[in-house]
Amino acid sequence: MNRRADIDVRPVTEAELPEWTRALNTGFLREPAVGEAQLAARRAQFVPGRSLGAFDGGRCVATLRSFAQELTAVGGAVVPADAVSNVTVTPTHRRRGLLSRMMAHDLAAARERGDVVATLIAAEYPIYGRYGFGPATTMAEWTVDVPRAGLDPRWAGPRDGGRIDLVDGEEVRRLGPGLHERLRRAQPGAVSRTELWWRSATGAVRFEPSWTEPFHAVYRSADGEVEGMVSYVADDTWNDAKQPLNTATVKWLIGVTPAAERALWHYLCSIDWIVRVKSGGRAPDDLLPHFLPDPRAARITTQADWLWVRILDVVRALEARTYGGSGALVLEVADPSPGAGGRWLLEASPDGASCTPTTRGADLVLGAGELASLWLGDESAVRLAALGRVREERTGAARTADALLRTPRRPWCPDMF
Ligand SMILES: CC(=O)SCCNC(=O)CCNC(=O)[C@H](O)C(C)(C)COP(=O)(O)OP(=O)(O)OC[C@H]1O[C@@H](n2cnc3c(N)ncnc32)[C@H](O)[C@@H]1OP(=O)(O)O
Repeated sequence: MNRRADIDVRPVTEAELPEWTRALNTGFLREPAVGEAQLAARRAQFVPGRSLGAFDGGRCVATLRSFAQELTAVGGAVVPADAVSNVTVTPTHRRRGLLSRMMAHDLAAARERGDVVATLIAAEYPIYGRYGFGPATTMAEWTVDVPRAGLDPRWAGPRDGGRIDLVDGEEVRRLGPGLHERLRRAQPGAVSRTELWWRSATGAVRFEPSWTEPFHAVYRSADGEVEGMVSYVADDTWNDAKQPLNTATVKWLIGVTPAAERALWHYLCSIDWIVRVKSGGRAPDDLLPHFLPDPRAARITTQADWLWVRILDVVRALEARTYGGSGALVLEVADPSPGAGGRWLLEASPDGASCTPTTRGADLVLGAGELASLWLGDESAVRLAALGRVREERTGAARTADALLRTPRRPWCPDMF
């Protein structure tokens, strides 16, 4: 076995991208060979210093890439985030501390830059808690049994004066970014999308060798405003009696008004041959089931933690968000590495908040991961106290925390990155 000192962990150069991408494919159990289109996509994405590799001799055996992102806090302010992605360690080099070394490198650079949080979507739950990340949003995917939904089979388009049009990828790239800006500014847990995201979603760049062009539909309100968009694919399944049993699978759906969401879900459920609609990842309190006369026709078929957050700057993170009530709370945060650790006085009201280091006695004792889970409002301090993951030093402090931190609607991160 190679000793730790033999393996070099460092940022890769653009010239090393073919070798780095081969290692990435290997770690994700994809065909290792790197095609021209995939390499071009990786080149378009490359930012010097932000793609790390571990090298055993000339061979890349681990990868991690991070990029600049904005994350929407409760209340709509955005904070700069270090988005961590493309984490792999080749099976021959696992459990020798390579991920820990890459993560330490990346998080130190993020703190240095002044990022407020780091974010990621975890492949597996047990990996990232040790680095101070906590699950901060949940995703739910519904499967709609269309014939059971109770929708009017004669539906011929929105009945609110709006309209739905199919558009091509170029139109998505033209209309999508502005629409998404509206969504993410209003949606705690949402993250910014790069121009490359839109090119990839429409096939103009190809990160994967296989790509199927989706259908794209746009909803415009009665006054012509673009308020929603959906991208979906359909399969081709028929039964022995030659009846269509097709499934429409949503890749992403944005609605900035309930009317837009309603119209797009009804549209998907109205497509001839489609008997099943898979919603893609939605917020766990999404309105979808209640757009159907029979909400039980929409069943949650996948539910899991989604966006993980690591707080790098407690003061800026807690001061960036808004609070539902007024109160003060002393949080004692234990952090395995530099970032969120310390004792912090949060004084919050609906008009604003301040967070300062303090020597006052703690109300709640918690880890960095628990703070991250509470910060976006999805988790409850009362629940974490029941699990023994938050300790109350003052009776009732967990309830106070929930009254301040929790939100009427749950946070949601629409994106995979
Ligand atoms: C944001 C994203 O990109 S998510 C994608 C993550 N990548 C994958 O899932 C691809 C397949 N898996 C892998 O490539 C690797 O197993 C990785 C990246 C998950 C872990 O890499 P390694 O180099 O083996 O991790 P490393 O040796 O640094 O482990 C550090 C600690 O985490 C633990 N750990 C690492 N991976 C896992 C896991 N999947 N499940 C449970 N514990 C884990 C290790 O046991 C070790 O624990 P210890 O400190 O108590 O000894």
